[in-house]
Amino acid sequence: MIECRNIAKGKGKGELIVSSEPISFLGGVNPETGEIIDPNHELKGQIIKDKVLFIPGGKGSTVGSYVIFQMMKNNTAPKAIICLNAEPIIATGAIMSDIPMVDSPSETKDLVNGALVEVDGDEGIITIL
Ligand SMILES: C/C(=C\C(=O)O)CCOP(=O)(O)O
Repeated sequence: MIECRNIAKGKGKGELIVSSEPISFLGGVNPETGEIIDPNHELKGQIIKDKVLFIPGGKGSTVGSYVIFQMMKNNTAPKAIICLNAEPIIATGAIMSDIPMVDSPSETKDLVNGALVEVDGDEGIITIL
């Protein structure tokens, strides 16, 4: 069990997709498919739909919050989001899209690509399944 700060309520479970780089949702993610399209991003070509996304945080335009909302409407959003340090763009997007989100995990060594995890945004807990 990894303790975190809770940012957006709800529980979400899925396979982790991990990036050491922040993501700009506006221009960096295709909300129609959930694919990372930023040509300079380490996850370029990967799909974040139904994954648990673990990133340092967001970057870029505040419109990114609405891209996350559009992904929820399109059913292409991640099941949950974990950030090292939440910032307002992704936090707002997650809260208004009902995507569970936490930040400041107490440890990160087990948060590796492909791990199956559950994020509890109510209690601020990540469980490795
Ligand atoms: C609301 C904005 C643009 C739009 O309506 O498309 C401005 C967003 O400003 P950022 O500096 O990109 O956050």
